Amino acid sequence: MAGFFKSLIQRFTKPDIDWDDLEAALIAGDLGPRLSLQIVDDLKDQARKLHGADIVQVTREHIRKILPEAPKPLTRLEGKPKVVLVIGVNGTGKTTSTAKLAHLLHKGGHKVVLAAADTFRAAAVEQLEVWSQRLNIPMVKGPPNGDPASVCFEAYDLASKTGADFLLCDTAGRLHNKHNLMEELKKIHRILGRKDSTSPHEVLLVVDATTGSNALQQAREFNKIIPLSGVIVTKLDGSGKGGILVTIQQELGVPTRYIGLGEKVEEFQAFDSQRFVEELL
Ligand SMILES: Nc1nc2c(ncn2[C@@H]2O[C@H](COP(=O)(O)OP(=O)(O)OP(=O)(O)O)[C@@H](O)[C@H]2O)c(=O)[nH]1
Repeated sequence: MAGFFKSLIQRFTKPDIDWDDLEAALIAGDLGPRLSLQIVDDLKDQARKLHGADIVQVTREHIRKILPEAPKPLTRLEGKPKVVLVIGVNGTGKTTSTAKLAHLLHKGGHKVVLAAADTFRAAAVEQLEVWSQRLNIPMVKGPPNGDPASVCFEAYDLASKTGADFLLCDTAGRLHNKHNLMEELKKIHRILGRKDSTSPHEVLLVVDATTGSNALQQAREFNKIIPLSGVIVTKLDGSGKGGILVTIQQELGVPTRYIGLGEKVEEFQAFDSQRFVEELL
């Protein structure tokens, strides 16, 4: 992802900057039209002759102002499991991210239970099961095409009975414009609320950084159905430029909580905005 911005800076080191070109380049970096225009306006306002380093500095300051300073990793609750619902459109990396998050929490000394509530895709259940066995983390699953809400319901009981710190619920991929699937998601949400009225405590939307502005649209639509408490941005190791997480924060106020940097279970980390800005620029 850093490569994109590096080449951007190299292109704008000459004194006669083409502002439209710069704005287009920032948008291409998934920073969104609003933020890109703000950055360009800010640069134009500055009387001094700009060169590449200034552009980096101004862009960095803008991004810093938007992103929260402190990382917001998941923390446990006292006396009950913290319920985390993992949602998103198809193929963004929900199952992989759920397994990675389970691994990270487990490594941090927490007790985790997994709910394989993607009953639609048998491979997703198998995939999560492999991780659950490998990581030695209990998992609850249902029959193929069974009711995902009842899988979460049962998994909650197991998590509660065994004194787990976290219950992570992987859900099926769904397009935000498919009414029935979104209703199903609301049902999962509602059912979890019956076990503990404050549950789910976290709703994390998984977005694929390589899909650019589609990810913003997904966040917007899912957030209307169920308020999101955070985003997991995957595939930042690929062609994803990372700017999208800044745009989601700016447009919707939803922070990025974790980032995926590869297919391996360790290639996942709590989002740290300071580090992100340094690496991005
Ligand atoms: N390079 C890279 N690949 C990733 C990352 N996260 C997930 N993937 C890959 O993306 C593909 C889809 O991941 P899944 O976890 O199956 O996606 P999903 O959202 O659960 O899929 P559905 O259940 O079909 O919606 C897999 O090949 C993963 O290995 C990442 O951070 N980087």
